Amino acid sequence: MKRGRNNMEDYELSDEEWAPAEDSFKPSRVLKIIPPKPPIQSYAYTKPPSIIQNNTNTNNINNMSNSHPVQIDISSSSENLEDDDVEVTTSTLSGAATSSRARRFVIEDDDEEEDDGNEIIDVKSNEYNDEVEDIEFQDEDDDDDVEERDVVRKALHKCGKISTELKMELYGTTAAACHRYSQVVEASTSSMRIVTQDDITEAYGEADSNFKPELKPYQLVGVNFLLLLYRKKIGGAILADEMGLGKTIQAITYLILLKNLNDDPGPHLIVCPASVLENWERELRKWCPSFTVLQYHGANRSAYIKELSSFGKAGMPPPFNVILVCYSLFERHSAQQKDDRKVLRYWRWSCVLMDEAHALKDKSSYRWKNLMSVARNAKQRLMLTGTPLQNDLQELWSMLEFMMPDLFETGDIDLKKFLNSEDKDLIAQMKSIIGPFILRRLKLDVMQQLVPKIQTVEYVQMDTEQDAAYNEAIQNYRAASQARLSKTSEINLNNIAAVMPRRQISNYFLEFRKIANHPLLVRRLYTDNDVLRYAKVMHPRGVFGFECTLERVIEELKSYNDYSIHKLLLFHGDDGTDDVLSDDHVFVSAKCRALAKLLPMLKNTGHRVLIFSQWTSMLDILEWALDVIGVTYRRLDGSTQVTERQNIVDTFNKDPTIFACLLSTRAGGQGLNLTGADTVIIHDMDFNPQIDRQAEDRCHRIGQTKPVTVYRLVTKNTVDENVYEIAKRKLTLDAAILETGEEVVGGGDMPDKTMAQILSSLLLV
Ligand SMILES: Nc1ncnc2c1ncn2[C@@H]1O[C@H](COP(=O)(O)OP(=O)(O)OP(=O)(O)O)[C@@H](O)[C@H]1O
Repeated sequence: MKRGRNNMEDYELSDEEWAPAEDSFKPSRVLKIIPPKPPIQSYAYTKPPSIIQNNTNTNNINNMSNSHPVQIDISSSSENLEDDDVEVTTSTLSGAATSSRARRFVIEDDDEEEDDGNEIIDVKSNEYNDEVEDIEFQDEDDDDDVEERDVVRKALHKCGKISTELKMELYGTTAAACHRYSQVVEASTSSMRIVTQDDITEAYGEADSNFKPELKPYQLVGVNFLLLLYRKKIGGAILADEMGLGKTIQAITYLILLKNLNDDPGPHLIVCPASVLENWERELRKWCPSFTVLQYHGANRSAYIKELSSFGKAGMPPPFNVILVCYSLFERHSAQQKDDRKVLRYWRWSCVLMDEAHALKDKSSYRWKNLMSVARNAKQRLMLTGTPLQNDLQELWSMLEFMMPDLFETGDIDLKKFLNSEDKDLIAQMKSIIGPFILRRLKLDVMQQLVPKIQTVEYVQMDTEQDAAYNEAIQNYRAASQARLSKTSEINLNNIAAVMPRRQISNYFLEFRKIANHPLLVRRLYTDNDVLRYAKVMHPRGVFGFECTLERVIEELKSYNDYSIHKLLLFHGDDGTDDVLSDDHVFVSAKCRALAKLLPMLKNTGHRVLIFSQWTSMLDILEWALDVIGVTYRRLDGSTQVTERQNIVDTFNKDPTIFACLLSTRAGGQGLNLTGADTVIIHDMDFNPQIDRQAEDRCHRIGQTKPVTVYRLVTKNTVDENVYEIAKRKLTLDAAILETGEEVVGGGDMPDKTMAQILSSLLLV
């Protein structure tokens, strides 16, 4: 073992948690328009007053030598609108995205009786074939381009016509009235009022409930919006209110009203992330006890599948009003999941409701296609999301296509070519067109009484050891790049992507990110010789199973990081392998040292904290840090049993003696109500700022009584700073298309630092 301070392997991550970040930490394999503003917009166009306040309060980390709190101004539009999504960039640079031709295969389900039950899998050609095809079809490509652009243009045109008609229907012809409506927060002032609070109370009364829910005025507007689209036979809608404004309650009330006013008791299909399944069931039972609700997940599935199949085969209506399922049911191709989906295709759904619907941002995903095969015939596809625009216009289009496939269907064409996030005309046009189908309200527009949210960035400085680890990694990368550059005539330090494969670029980038977060996330302290020694001890003891060869064990251990090996030694290392690390190793990271100062201070001043990380391996280290710091906590990530998640949420909210909750950003960042906390720490930021926004709003929502402070930890002089810059730029795009409605200024200020470009810049230093 290398000299240094003595001291994870990632536990198996759930697919749900890691699907969007497959390039990230690997789990162990063995261990387991702004030309004239559109007259009507159904979402708020007002620029939100800044919710950011100066962080001059005493809550800042005292005596933190290198901390320079900086305010993030989310509403700021001084940055450009470039889309820097890593995937986009790398594929563009490699040329793979433009040249790849997806081949479509239709794989039939086992169900011989049903044609519409086919599931679609896209198999991308490999890189070599792509190149060949590109050369062969180059001429055609030009024609293809024109034809494909036409498909997009026609879709927008078709939608524009319906949109105009709908605007007339919805808001009348006078622009003045329309303009007022765009800011309507009270249903009583709206020309499109269908129901009032009294109607709702009556509906709930008929539902024989003792519970008499009172909707907030803007929620009443939301319910009327949904009813109106239903009456106009519009097949889809997006309710995109900011997180925590009660989309769930609006959707449930809408379903009750469909039953009471339109004699439509369903069946409805509700699809949501695993973490909020229990919450949905609870809210449905509380708000509409007259509905029969079936949770179709986990062990419950096998108990219900036979009965449901027999209902379906007999052509009978289903024995429920609402069935609740998880997105994961549409993600895999196991026999069980195919059977599950087959059952869901027996009935024509009235409403297919998708919570956290940004999950459908990728139309080439199994999830999108398989869910579409179930939802296509529904009367309505209703999408709930607090963050409708995640990365780019293409993703927004994927959602629009899901919502109204007949209008937005574009087949297999590569939308990336035509949906340029910097095309302001296009953004304006899309905004105008989609206006009547999306209702979005911001917290500050509708809930002046909501507590403030204070944003703080804490820049932390690496110490010698972490700095050495980071520089070592940079030097290795530079040496590898120089070796590649020397073999090619392409000497362009500004474009490392020309000489380095995409995968390798992302591996290097990931390694830098890991070290910037915690050096124990790479293997550096434990040498190859150590690994060999441990393998020889562990192999005969069957630690990895008795069928595993010594070579395989060595290979496996070599892929472990320092923390994983430390942990393995803790469990199994009593035979001369007592090289476990000491507690002070946990504070080798600048972020953990910052937490050691921040957390006790927060605790002593009566605050409670949510700590988010993207990686379960980092959460493991954070658990260690919290144990050493001596604070109580709970943890929720993708590996937490679905049935256990709501318990953790309830316990944390009810028990003030639990100081912190550690959450993985993917599994714990969406849908949960964690108003027991008033402080959020984003340990490591996501490239996609919406993911972090979702996380922040777990406690900044209805029910929160204290001001909420959000800390973002950024390690100075590392790629962490680049990730933060990229995230800020993406927020600007979101503001441009969905919220402020203002033109984005200063478009060229920020250099286009993509992942490859960031790495290129590291060569130039
Ligand atoms: N009219 C209301 N009366 C009482 N409680 C309400 C009302 N509307 C919402 N709530 C409560 O506010 C909290 C937030 O609501 P909900 O979870 O539906 O928000 P959301 O918009 O779906 O958030 P997210 O986008 O984060 O999922 C919940 O606890 C909910 O019960």
